[in-house]
Amino acid sequence: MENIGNNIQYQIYATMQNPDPDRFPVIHEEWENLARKKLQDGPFYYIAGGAGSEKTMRANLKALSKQEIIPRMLRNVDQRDLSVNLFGQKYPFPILQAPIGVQSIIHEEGDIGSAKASAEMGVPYIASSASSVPMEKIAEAMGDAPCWFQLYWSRDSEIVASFLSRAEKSGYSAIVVTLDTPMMAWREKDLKNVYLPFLAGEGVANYFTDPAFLTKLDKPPQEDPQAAIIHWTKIFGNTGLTWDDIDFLREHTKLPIILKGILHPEDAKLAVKKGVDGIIVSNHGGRQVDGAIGALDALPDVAAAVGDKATILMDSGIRRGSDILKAIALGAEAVLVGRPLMYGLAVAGQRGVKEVMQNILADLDITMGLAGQSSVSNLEASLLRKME
Ligand SMILES: Cc1cc2nc3c(=O)[nH]c(=O)nc-3n(C[C@H](O)[C@H](O)[C@H](O)COP(=O)(O)O)c2cc1C
Ligand SMILES: O=C(O)C(=O)c1ccccc1
Repeated sequence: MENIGNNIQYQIYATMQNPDPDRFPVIHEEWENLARKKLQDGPFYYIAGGAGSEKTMRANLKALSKQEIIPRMLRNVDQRDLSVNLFGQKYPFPILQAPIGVQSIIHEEGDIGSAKASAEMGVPYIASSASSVPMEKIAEAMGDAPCWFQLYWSRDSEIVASFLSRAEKSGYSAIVVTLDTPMMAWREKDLKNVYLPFLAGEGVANYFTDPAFLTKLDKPPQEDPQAAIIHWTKIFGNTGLTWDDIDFLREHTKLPIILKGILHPEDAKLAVKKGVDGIIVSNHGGRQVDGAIGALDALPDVAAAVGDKATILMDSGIRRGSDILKAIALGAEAVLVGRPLMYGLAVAGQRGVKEVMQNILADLDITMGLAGQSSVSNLEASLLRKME
């Protein structure tokens, strides 16, 4: 296999005599700046913002930058293997597209555009419960490419059961259950902008096409959208859940169950005790608890608590190849990428998402090689030193 890093790098430098003046950016911060120019305040800050003072968002970046790589030399890195095995399935790269709701506010191609970009790369796409088109449409657009479904656990358990059954029927191969968002956080920028996409009917497609949801309405959403949205606000989250409720999921799906939003090692132990298949160490990109631990800082203790009893994934703050290397060295099998791909979507739809994905993977490949590493499955914590 050709190494993706050298390929992409070569493709870029090959245009040296005649560079395209409209070419895409390479630098993460430039994608974000372009997205800022394209989007109104409301949508842009909905994506870019976090909870409260955004301390957690900064903690994510700080946790990553505190870890330093100590490269190894003379280890034959001609062939780099970036592939991973997750839940019995082999994937070419150690990244997944994080579940992101309301993508219609970002670009007209929305979820279908970003899903197809994932499909082109062989990167699993995690469709959000709050997608802008029904999950069946996303699965159809993905064809045979890998897709997982992210569940927001509704207060109405009939909707939960219905979502699980729809996901299974339409070909999703795993269920990601997000635990850190039983309600929307205190998000200062959204409150300042008075911007909440759902109230404008964005991100509710799965609900408005769900038989269990529709039976609770007096009139169909097309006839009385306002009433449907009000009902949605009542059933969306579930602050009453406890660990015992995990059994309900197991009874309603045969797919692997992955809990998203674990930070405390005691919760990781409870997850293992409940027999879940995987966990995602995540603080939701700093969008839920202000002043929470950086996700990478939470990873080593969670990994120690889980051992080999469940698959560990991680997200929150991944921007570049070296970030992925660090997360995997500290115990994750693979990482989810969120906002960088959404800035790609904002700027150029499907093509933008694919471009950002390719660049992050090229950077990872080259960083691996230069650090003396030829396989992501062999990355170890001894490759890192944590700054005081
Ligand atoms: C605009 C936006 C919408 C999101 N929607 C969801 C969602 O519907 N479900 C979910 O589990 N996580 C959601 N997340 C969180 C991401 O899945 C992921 O945890 C986070 O973006 C990772 O951090 P990063 O953006 O720093 O990569 C959302 C994040 C953003 C930025
Ligand atoms: O905005 C988010 O972070 C998020 O997780 C979400 C929650 C509900 C619907 C859409 C997105």
